[in-house]
Amino acid sequence: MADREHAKLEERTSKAEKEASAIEEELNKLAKGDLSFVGDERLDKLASENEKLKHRLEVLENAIKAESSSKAVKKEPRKRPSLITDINSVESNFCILEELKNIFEVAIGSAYPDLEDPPIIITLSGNNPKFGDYQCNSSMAIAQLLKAKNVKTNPREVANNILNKTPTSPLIEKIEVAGAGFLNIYLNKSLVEHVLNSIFRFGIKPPPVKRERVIVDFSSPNIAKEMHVGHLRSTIIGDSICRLLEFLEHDVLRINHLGDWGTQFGMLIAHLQDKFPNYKTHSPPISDLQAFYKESKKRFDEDEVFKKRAYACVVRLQSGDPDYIAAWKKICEVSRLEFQKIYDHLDIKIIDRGESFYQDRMVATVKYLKENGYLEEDEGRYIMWGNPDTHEGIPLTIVKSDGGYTYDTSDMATIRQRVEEEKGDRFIYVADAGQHTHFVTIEACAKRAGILKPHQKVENVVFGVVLGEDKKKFKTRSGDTIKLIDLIEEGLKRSLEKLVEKGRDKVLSPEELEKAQKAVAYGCIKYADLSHNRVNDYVFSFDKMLDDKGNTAVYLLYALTRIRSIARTAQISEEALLAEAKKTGFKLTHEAEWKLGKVLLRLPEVILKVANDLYLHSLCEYLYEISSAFTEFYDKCYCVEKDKDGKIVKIYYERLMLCEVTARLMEKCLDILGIKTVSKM
Ligand SMILES: NC(=[NH2+])NCCC[C@H](N)C(=O)O
Repeated sequence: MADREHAKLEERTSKAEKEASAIEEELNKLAKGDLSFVGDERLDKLASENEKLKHRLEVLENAIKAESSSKAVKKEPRKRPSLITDINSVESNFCILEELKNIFEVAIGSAYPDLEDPPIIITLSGNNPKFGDYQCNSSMAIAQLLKAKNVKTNPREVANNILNKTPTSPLIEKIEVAGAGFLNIYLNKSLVEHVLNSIFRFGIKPPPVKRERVIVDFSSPNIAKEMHVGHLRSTIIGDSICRLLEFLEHDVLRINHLGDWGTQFGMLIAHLQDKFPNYKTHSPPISDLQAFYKESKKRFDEDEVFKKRAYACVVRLQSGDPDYIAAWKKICEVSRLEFQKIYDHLDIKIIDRGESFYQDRMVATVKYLKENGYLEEDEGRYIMWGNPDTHEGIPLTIVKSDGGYTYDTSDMATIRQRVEEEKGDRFIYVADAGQHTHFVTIEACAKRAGILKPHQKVENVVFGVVLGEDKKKFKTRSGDTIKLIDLIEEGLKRSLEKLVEKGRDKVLSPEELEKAQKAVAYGCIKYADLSHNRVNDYVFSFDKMLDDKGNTAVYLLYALTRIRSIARTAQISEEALLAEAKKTGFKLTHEAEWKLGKVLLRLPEVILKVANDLYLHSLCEYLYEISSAFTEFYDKCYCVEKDKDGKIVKIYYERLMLCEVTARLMEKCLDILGIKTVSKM
C-alpha cells in the first residue's frame, strides 16, 4: 500500500479510536446512573441516548476493526440482510428489533449508498402511542455526516429520503416522519398475532445466534477464608449470566476459580501438622476453618520459627510433595463442603477449578513470557507491563522476589488455558469492581503476549458492594461480618413469616408451603441483586425484598400464580386451548390486548441485549413490564364471564391464550434469573 494511504488510514483509525473511547467514557457514565425504575420520561430519553451512543460506538469499533484489517484489499460491499416477506415464515423466536435494523439498513443503504457504515438507530417509542411502536432515529446523525461532507440537507429531508427507500415489510403497518426527523414505526397487528400464536403452539425458542464457547468465571471464594456477600453477588449474577447464555444455546463452561493456592496454605498446613499430626488417617476436626485460619495467622505473625516453616511448607506444597498435598486436600475439602451448602440452597451448578489447577501452567507461562522478552526485572521480581512504552497503569507481578507466583501469575496462566485448551470465544469474569484494574491489566498483558487475539477481550462483569440498611458496609448487629449461611437461613425464616402473615399456611399444604417458602426466600435474595444496575452498590434489606408491591420477586411470583389460576378457574385445559388456537389463532381486539401482545414479543430483543452487555436488570425491568401490561389487560378485559351465581357464561379463549403466553414468558425470564416458580402460594 502506498505510504500516504497508509498514513491516512492510520490517522482515521486513531481518530475513530479516540471517538470510540470518548463515547465509551460517556457510556460508562450513563451506565452508572441507576435506570432501574421504569416510566420516567427523562430516563426513557437517557436510555434512548444510551442506545444511540452504544450503536455509534459499535459502528466506530467496527470501522476500526475493518480499517485495521483492510490492508490493500478493497473492501467487499456488505451483504444486504435478507428480509422477511411472508408472515407465515416467521417463527416464535422472531426478533422485531433485529428485523427493523435490517429493514433500515437496506433503506439507508439505498438512500445513501456513499455513506460508509451509516448509523442504524432503532429504539422503542416509549409510552405515547402517537409516536408509534418503535422509531428510527438515524436521520439526525446522517444529516450530520452529510454536512461534514458539505452536502446541504436537514434531518427531515433525510427522514423522507429514507422513508422513500424503505422496503415494504409484513412487520410494518405504517411509518410516519415526525418532529425533527424521527421515523415513527407502527407494527402490523397480524404479525404480532401470528408470533404469539407460534409461541403458544410451539413454545418459546431462543433467537438464533452464532454458537460460542463461553467461559464464565464466577463465585470463586477463597479456601479457609470466608465466603462473603461479594461472593454471593458474584454467584447470583454469574449463574444468571450462564443461564441466559445457555438459553441461547451457547457452549457455557461454569468455572469456580477457587482461591486454593496461596501463601496462606503454608501456614495452614504447618498449623495442621502441629495440631492434628494424624490428619492423613483421621479427618481433622476443623469444621470451623475460620477459627483455624485465625489461629494459624496469629502464629504466623508472631512466631518467626513458625513463619519460616510456613514458607517452607508452601514450597513443598507447590512442588507436589504427597504429604503436603494430602494436608492441603483436607483443608480444601472442609471449605468446599461449606461452599456447597450455599450452592445447594441457591441451586448453583459450577465446576471447581481453583488456582492450584494452573500450577504447571504457571511454570510454563512464566517460561513463555520470560523467553519472549515480556518480563522486566524490578528489585528482584519480574513484572510485566500492559504497555512497555508508556508504563501506563500498574504492572503485573509475575514472579515475586522469593521466586513465588501471585494472583497475577495465576490469571495469566488461566487466560492462556482458556484460550488455548478450552478454545474459548468469550471470557467472562464476574468479580467485584475492586478487581477491575487487575482484569484490565490481565487483558492488556495477554494481548501483548499474543495470548488473546486482537478481537478477544476479558469481560469483567463488575458489581458494587453490598450495604446494610444503614448504608454502611453490611455487618451483623454486633459488627461481625455476615455468614452467608446465616443470611440464607434468615431469608427462609422471614419468607415463612411473610407467608404466614398472609394466612397462606391455612390454604397451602405443608409441602406447598415449604416450596413457596423456598421460592420466595431464594427468589427474593436473587431478584433484589439482579434487578439493580449491578455497577451500583446495593442495600440489602429483607423488608424491601419481601414487599409484595413493587418490582420484587414476591410481587412477580404472586402475579404469576394469579395468572395461572385464571385458566384453572375457567377449567379450560391446555389441550382445549391449543385446539382453539389451531382453529382461530390469536386475535388482539381490545387496546389493552394489543399493548400486552407487543410487550410479549420483546423477549428476543431483551435477551440479545443482555447477552451482549450482561446487565441483567434489563431483563428484570422487562419482566416487571410484562406483569404491568398484564395487570392493565386483566383490569380491562374479562377472560371469563360469570353470572350472579358464579356460573361461567362466557369464555374468551384468545384472552386465556394471552394469559398462557404471558405466564410462560414470565416463567422463562424467572428461570433465566435462577428463580423457581410455584403453582400455588
Ligand atoms: N480468575 C479470577 N481471578 N477470578 C476471580 C477470583 C476471585 C477471588 N478468589 C476473590 O475472592 O476475590
